[in-house]
Formats: sequence, structure tokens, C-alpha cells
Amino acid sequence: MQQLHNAATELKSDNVRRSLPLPSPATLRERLPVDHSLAQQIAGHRQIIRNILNGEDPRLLIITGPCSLHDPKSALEYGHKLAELATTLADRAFIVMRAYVEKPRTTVGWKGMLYDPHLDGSHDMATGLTVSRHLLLDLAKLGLPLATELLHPMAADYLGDLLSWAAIGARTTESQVHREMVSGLAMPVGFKNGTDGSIDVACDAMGSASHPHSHLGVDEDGRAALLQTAGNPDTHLVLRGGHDGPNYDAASVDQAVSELLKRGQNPRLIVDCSHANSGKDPLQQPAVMRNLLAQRDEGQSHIAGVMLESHLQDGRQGQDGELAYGLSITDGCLGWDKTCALLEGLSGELKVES
Ligand SMILES: O=C[C@H](O)[C@H](O)COP(=O)(O)O
Ligand SMILES: C=C(OP(=O)(O)O)C(=O)O
Repeated sequence: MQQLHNAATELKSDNVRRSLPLPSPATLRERLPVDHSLAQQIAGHRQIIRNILNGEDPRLLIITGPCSLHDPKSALEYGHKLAELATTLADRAFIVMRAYVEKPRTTVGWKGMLYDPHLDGSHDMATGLTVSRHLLLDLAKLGLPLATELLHPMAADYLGDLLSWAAIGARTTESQVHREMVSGLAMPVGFKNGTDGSIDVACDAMGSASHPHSHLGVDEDGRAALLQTAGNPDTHLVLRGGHDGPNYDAASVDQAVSELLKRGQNPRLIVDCSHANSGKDPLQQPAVMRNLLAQRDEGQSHIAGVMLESHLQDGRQGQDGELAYGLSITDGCLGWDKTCALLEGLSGELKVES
């Protein structure tokens, strides 16, 4: 018996060096609650996004904001500006703020505010969870609908009630675990095409996530649980380009729409103006967005929304160690002045028939 116990202990001492307790999702939600009126606001925003994606609301969905949030002060400054712009454009566009606190990495790198809020590799996730939820709550209280990439399935347990839209990123769209998670989420979710540019994995993901699943997970109190989901009826495709180049052009959009129709899936999609669609040059995003609006103008009614990576300043942090205010720490962004000029400048093209 003792021998068996020793063997089990030896096997258990794998590569995990340390295990630290974290607050449960229920504890964090109780500490930083969504009150009734905010919950109603978020439910209303989710419904507007659904209506846009179903073609019942003709406005363009615009998801814009920093590649990643790393500093609550600059994120809130951006949020205040965006909330004002959103009101000005409300009759022609529905603006959602990118509020990304988790970052998928191609190999390794900073994984976002939730994982490493002090930006020093200390990975103080208890603080990361609190700071992230606090910031999302403050942004939502500005009246903004919020969007994020849900990278770790448990992040949805801590933050999901604050979100009006979520993405599954190019690196995780093929993952069964993410498809299962989406099938249990109550907000519209976009699956990005794979990093290789293939849309098949995203279409498969939409099909999978629309079905009920039974899977391993944790409950509100953080206990291991068998979760049974209902299936998410509000999934859609997000085109973000791939290794071979962009896929926002008219031919690629037509091809994606045909594939979705062939599969009997929602043909209305979102196009990311950044990532491989901008060749990772943030200043190319306005040209991509203009091209998409021209396609809409020429009758391509399936482009329901666009995504922009935008922060207070153009570009991204340099390597000298000094953090500049309002500048992205991950991918380069379009600065606020250019973002505002772009969206205000396009307001004519955004006009919807009443
Ligand atoms: O959106 C951000 C990045 O494109 C994504 O997190 C991958 O980043 P990396 O290739 O620098 O790791
Ligand atoms: C990582 C992102 O996108 P993608 O999954 O398209 O690379 C992102 O939008 O931050």
C-alpha cells in the first residue's frame, strides 16, 4: 500500500512547481457585482448585436479598442472618448469596445492583464482577476458594450457576465474545449479563421458550438463539475486573414459567404481590419475598413461588422523598458485621433436607410 502511495506521489510531482488558491468565480462576482440595471444594459447590448448579426438591424457593428488592456487609466480614458463617439454615431453604427485582458501568444510572451497585471513576470493572477473585472465593470458603467477574446475557459466564469460579445481567437478556434465553452455562453461569439487563413475550422466550430455539450468544467464555487450546455445559437465567422495574406477582399468575402450558406450557417460575418488583414501594420486598418464599406455599398450585405485595434496613440511600445502612456503593449494600434477621424469621416458611408 505504502509503495502504491509513494508511486502515486512521485507521478503527481510532475512539472507543476507550485499551486496557489484563487478566489472562486462566485466570490469575485460578489465582490464586484453587476447590479440589475447594468445587467439589463448588457442584455440589451447582446440583443442589439444579435439583431445586427441576423440582419434585423442595418447598422454596422464596430468593435474597436486596444489590442490588450494593460493600464486601467489609459483604458478608461479611451473608454470615455469611445462612449462619446458611440453616441454621435449611434444612428448608423453600434460601437463595442475591445476589452482584451487575455492574449494568446504564438510562442511565449506577456499573456495579458489577467495573467500578469504588474507586467513583471510575477503572474499575480489573484490581482489580475480583480483588476480585470474591476476595469471591465468600470468600462461597462460608461454605457459601453464590451468585447473580449475568451482564451482560458475559466476566464468566462469570472468575466462572462460583463461581456456583450466574445471572440475565439485564430489559435483556439479548432479546440474542442473552446467550442464546448461557447456552447454554454449567453452572448454572441465570433470564431476567427485559423492563422493559416482557413475558414473551415471556424465553420466547424460554429457547427459544434451551436449544439449542446457535456464537458468537464468548474462550477460557480470553483469545484470540478460536469457541465451540460444548451448550445449557442449566435455564433458567426470573423475573417482575420492568414499566413498567405488578407481575406477581406470582395472575392474572399464572397467565398466565405458561399461556404456559410452551403453549410446552412449564418452568412453574416465580421471582418477584422487588423492582424493578417492589415499585414500587422496598424496604419493600414483605415484602408481595409474603407474597402469593406465600399463592398457594403456595392451590395455585399453580409458584412455585418468590423474590428479595429486602436488605442490612444499610434503604434506599440518600444523595447527600451520605459512604458509610454496610451500605447499598446502587444500589437500596434491605430491612435485615437486617426480612429476618430476614420469613424467620423466614414459616417456618410455608414448611413442606413430609415
Ligand atoms: O493580437 C495579438 C497578437 O497578434 C497575438 O496575441 C499573437 O501575438 P504574438 O504572435 O506576438 O505572440
Ligand atoms: C489575437 C487576436 O486575434 P487573432 O486570434 O485573429 O490572432 C486578437 O484579436 O487579439
